[in-house]
Amino acid sequence: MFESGAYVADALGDIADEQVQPNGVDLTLARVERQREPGRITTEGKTIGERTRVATVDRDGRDCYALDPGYYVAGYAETVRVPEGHVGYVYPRSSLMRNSCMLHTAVWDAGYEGKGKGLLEVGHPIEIEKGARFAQFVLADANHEGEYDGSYQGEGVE
Ligand SMILES: O=c1ccn([C@H]2C[C@H](O)[C@@H](COP(=O)(O)OP(=O)(O)OP(=O)(O)O)O2)c(=O)[nH]1
Repeated sequence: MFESGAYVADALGDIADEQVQPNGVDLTLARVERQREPGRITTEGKTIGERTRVATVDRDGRDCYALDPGYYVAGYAETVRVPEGHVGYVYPRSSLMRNSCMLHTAVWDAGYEGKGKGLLEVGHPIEIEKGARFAQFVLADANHEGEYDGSYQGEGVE
């Protein structure tokens, strides 16, 4: 069963009313990066290739990312917490998808806490304001053994 948006907002904390949706919480765009060197995944570990931050441009006084088609690593502004007994998923905001763009995501493990990342695929040029809602986080009940304790635990959290 998926939890309600109000439950997800409580789990995350510090969420504005406009971000709370019936079934989840909208996440906002903090930063956009482009990968500039290869990464590596082996049987023993992984390295993530270096990335360069994409600069924002001013559009009528708004700080926007003006993105050409391609793949970008997007950082969420919110600190996500996945409570015990749950698993998290992120979906694109449908307006992103309706603008020929997509957000590709992985599994958010029970016990994870941090400012995570998503792969933003831009199929047609788009402008997204820094801080705009572009994704939705949902929580589902889940059995699990242990909790997340990997290399991304606590990422981006001061
Ligand atoms: O789209 C996603 C999905 C997950 N995460 C976060 C939450 C998740 O708990 C953590 C680690 O994900 P995963 O276990 O898939 O990473 P890994 O590549 O297996 O790394 P590790 O070996 O450190 O677990 O990254 C994201 O930032 N973005």
